[in-house]
Amino acid sequence: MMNATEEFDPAVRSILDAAARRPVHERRVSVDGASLSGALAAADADGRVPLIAEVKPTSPTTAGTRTEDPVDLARAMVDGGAAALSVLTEPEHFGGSVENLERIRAAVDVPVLRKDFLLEPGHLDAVKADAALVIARFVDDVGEMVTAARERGFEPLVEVHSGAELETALDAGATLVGVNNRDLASLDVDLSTFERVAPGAPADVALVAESGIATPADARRMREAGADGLLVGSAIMAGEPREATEELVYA
Ligand SMILES: O=C(O)c1ccccc1NCC(=O)[C@H](O)[C@H](O)COP(=O)(O)O
Repeated sequence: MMNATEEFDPAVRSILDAAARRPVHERRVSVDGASLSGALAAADADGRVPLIAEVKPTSPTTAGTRTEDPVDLARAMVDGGAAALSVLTEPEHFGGSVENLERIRAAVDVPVLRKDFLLEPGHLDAVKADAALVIARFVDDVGEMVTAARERGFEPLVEVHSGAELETALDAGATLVGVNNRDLASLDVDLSTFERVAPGAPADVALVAESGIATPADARRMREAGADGLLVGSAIMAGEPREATEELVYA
């Protein structure tokens, strides 16, 4: 799906260049991953907004870096009612690491999504997680990545930004799809992206609204548009993670 001629924001170009330099691991990981989609459905069933809270120490669109122990941040998010966690493992632009993910996954009892820019199957083998992000825009063969993730025991969350990418994700057999409100070419955020793309998904596909969700009103808006789950980073990392998570979980 990657279009070599597409113009990207310089930060995204730099992220992709760094991702292409990552080692491809020789040894395949194997994990008995917990179900991310199951955790979202369980939270919904017990009256919580199904929230994937993201441990994102910094990002190209964030001023400053959170320097606390990421395990403390993660525990606060779970205490605030998060159904699952997303943990950045990208080191150069997001302050993440595979060690952060390993430590967080060992410390919490909710599924953990590995959030990174994984371009080929061998990139999946850096660390065990419950779920792995596959960004349709950035990989050459979405179907290959979906299969490779499942072979290792990860539930793939396939991220799209347009109706065409949603079609690609569905053709690849994705059953958990994230619609990113952030355009990764320009970094512009627009919540109407989810509202535009979501109606193209069949009812048996779980949809996650990603990025730009900052207030309880935003959370309700995405849920009304059909989101089975919300993925929130900046709004939680900007303040007290427990309180910020609670505010969205009980929106
Ligand atoms: O978050 C960024 O600044 C960013 C910059 C360049 C590429 C990707 C980026 N974010 C990836 C994400 O999808 C978000 O971390 C995630 O959806 C949470 O978004 P938000 O709640 O807006 O932090």
